[in-house]
Amino acid sequence: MNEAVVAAGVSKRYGETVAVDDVDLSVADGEVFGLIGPNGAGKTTLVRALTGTTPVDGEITVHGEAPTAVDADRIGLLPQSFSPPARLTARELIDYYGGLYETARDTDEVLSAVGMAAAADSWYETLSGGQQRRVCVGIALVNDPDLLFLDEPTTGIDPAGRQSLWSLLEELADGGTTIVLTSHSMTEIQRLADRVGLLQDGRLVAVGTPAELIESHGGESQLVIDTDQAAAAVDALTDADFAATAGSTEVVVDGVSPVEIGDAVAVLSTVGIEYGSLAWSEPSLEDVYLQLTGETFATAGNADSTTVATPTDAPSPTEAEPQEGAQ
Ligand SMILES: Nc1ncnc2c1ncn2[C@@H]1O[C@H](COP(=O)(O)OP(=O)(O)OP(=O)(O)O)[C@@H](O)[C@H]1O
Repeated sequence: MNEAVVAAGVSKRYGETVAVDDVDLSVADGEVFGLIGPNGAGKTTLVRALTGTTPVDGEITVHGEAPTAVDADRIGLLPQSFSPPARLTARELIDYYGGLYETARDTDEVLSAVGMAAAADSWYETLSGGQQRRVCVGIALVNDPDLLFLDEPTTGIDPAGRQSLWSLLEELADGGTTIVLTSHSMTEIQRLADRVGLLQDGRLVAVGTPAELIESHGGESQLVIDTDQAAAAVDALTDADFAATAGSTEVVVDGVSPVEIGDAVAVLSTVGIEYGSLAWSEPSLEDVYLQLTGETFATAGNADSTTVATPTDAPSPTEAEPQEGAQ
């Protein structure tokens, strides 16, 4: 497969700050590549480097050429911050930016694709932040680029709007558009990206498919069982060869597959230990991110967890089944 983007030894300094540090990266034609990393990790700077909007050290080719030499018609770029003229309507803006290219998509089609058909005739400045972002996404798409760079495309867009934008990006990807996007939403990246690169302090510290990264760095699935008898529960589960550790009011059982959940709770029932809710979670990209960046947050590890059963007086624990798809 041809490479749409190749970066070799790319670095960018701002004075003493090393924003991007010796990054090697390639993105194949038709691939969706997600860039993740903490604030200040260098994502925007790398996107700017790849699009030729900031000079850098190292080598970058886009479709085999220097980024600055690539025909504008072939690249779409949604910068992280973009403020089009405020007293133009959404329709006028799409029309205007479309007119800057040799060929452009139909304005109404773009407005509808980004969910702005109904508010097409409102001034940009009167739109909500999320609606403004949708218009900006529309502007990035207007030249029907075969390589699309999106720097935090869904920031400020509501959940329904995000879902429809994800569907739109999936359609574009299915149609062969190469997409490089940055995001702080691991759900977004996990859903859209074929491969993910994690930047930290300017360095690309991990690259792989979401599944590969989760396999290597995501840790194990966990079953968390609420119980006031945590110590006794750990003893019983350990005797039954489960890897259990006690918290103050819960037991965490590592490495439990969905089909083993019933076995684990049956152990507790057998020895008469009462338990409350069960939550089973499988590792996600969020766990990879937290593991590799060393960051934490209050709900670490629970991002994709699913409560699977209620108190002891509810249906038999062995009937508890994990549910897929919780986000
Ligand atoms: N124009 C600039 N002048 C000076 N320093 C800059 C400039 N642009 C970025 N930096 C610095 O480079 C580093 C990387 O910034 P960058 O915006 O690329 O990070 P990011 O990963 O996109 O962050 P965020 O997630 O907050 O958008 C930061 O330390 C930032 O302060």
